[in-house]
Amino acid sequence: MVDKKLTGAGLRGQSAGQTKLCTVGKSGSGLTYCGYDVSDLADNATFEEVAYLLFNSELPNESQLADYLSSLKGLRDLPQALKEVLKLIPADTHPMDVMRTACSFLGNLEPEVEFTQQIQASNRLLAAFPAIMCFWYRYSHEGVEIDCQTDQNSTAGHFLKLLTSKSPSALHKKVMDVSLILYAEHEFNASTFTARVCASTLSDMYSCVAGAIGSLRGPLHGGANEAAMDMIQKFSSPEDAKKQMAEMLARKEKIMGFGHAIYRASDPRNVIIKKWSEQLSKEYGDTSLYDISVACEEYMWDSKKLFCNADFFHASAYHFMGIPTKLFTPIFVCSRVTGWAAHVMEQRQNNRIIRPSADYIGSEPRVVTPISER
Ligand SMILES: CC(=O)SCCNC(=O)CCNC(=O)[C@H](O)C(C)(C)COP(=O)(O)OP(=O)(O)OC[C@H]1O[C@@H](n2cnc3c(N)ncnc32)[C@H](O)[C@@H]1OP(=O)(O)O
Ligand SMILES: O=C([O-])CC(=O)C(=O)O
Repeated sequence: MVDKKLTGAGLRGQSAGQTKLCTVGKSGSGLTYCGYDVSDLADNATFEEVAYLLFNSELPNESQLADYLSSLKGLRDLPQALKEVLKLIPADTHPMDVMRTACSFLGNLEPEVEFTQQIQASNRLLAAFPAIMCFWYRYSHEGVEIDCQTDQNSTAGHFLKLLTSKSPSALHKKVMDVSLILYAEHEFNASTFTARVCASTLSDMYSCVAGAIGSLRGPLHGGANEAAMDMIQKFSSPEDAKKQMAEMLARKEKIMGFGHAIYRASDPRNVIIKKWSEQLSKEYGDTSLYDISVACEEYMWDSKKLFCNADFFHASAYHFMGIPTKLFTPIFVCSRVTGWAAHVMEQRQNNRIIRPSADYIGSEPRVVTPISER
């Protein structure tokens, strides 16, 4: 078998362009958005401030934030035609396919005709995704046709209220807000790179985001938070987790929520969401899933020197907030749309079509044998 590390598989370690938006693992483990450390943003900013930062390169002042919040609120409702499409999508559809379809259909109804509309299209998607996800989920699973507007100012509160029709607690709103900040941007990860490749052909914002959703869907990327949840729910205790993980590793299975393409020692988002997961587990009144998650973390580090990435403790945190597992990866979309859109805009500022080369390893030149002689 060809050694993937020697053949440059996955473009690992190669620069594929420049960005002002983000650094990942620059000093081994750090993560910054436009120069701000992600932990600083998680402690001292809101998701909408981060979205504004990614779209405008600077954090908003109070009046800019108030205007931004109010404009996002005005963009939350869904066109009736999109609601009708969502009502047609079966309950057993993968929710990421719902997000991809809805993104594409919104692009049919409200196309980005000129690049001057790029901020408008980005904010529209950002404001509409929580309603897209919840409208489809609640209609197909509960038979309820929800109102896509809520009284919540934040995206976090808006999503949580759409999901249950109840006003979320301050703790749940805070954790969801932090989660959206942690997932917002991550340099040239697979889905963002997909968006940039699409943007480099001078395609429209909706096509770039729809493509990115398709890339995020896979379990090696955003789909890992859902896969991690499915895994930890199968473990009955910390001891059982260690036993089953040893068996999985012996079968050479990938353990979802562990490892990273860029970070080598830790993912800086993990310590933040882990802390919130612990707090939520106490509020939930049963810490066993958190304890199992900690046992997984210890086992993977001790046995393979593999650490939790952003997805692992998101699984238990979302679970403690009562969020259905199948919505875990779509929540990632609601956040990462900010990073995708910011990268599309950056790509357009200094564009050249992205078109690498391949090393040919196929057959030598040959001629077609007539079909009757093959
Ligand atoms: C928000 C996000 O998208 S974060 C990523 C979410 N994805 C996951 O959690 C899926 C599980 N993790 C993985 O599959 C990988 O770690 C990836 C895709 C994230 C990174 O892949 P790579 O860059 O190829 O990993 P890397 O080169 O560090 O792998 C080194 C070795 O560790 C192994 N390894 C890496 N992660 C894992 C894992 N989670 N479980 C078991 N083994 C692993 C690899 O198989 C490889 O072994 P090998 O040398 O025998 O082939
Ligand atoms: O950077 C990556 O390869 C994956 C990741 O953590 C992210 O997109 O958040």
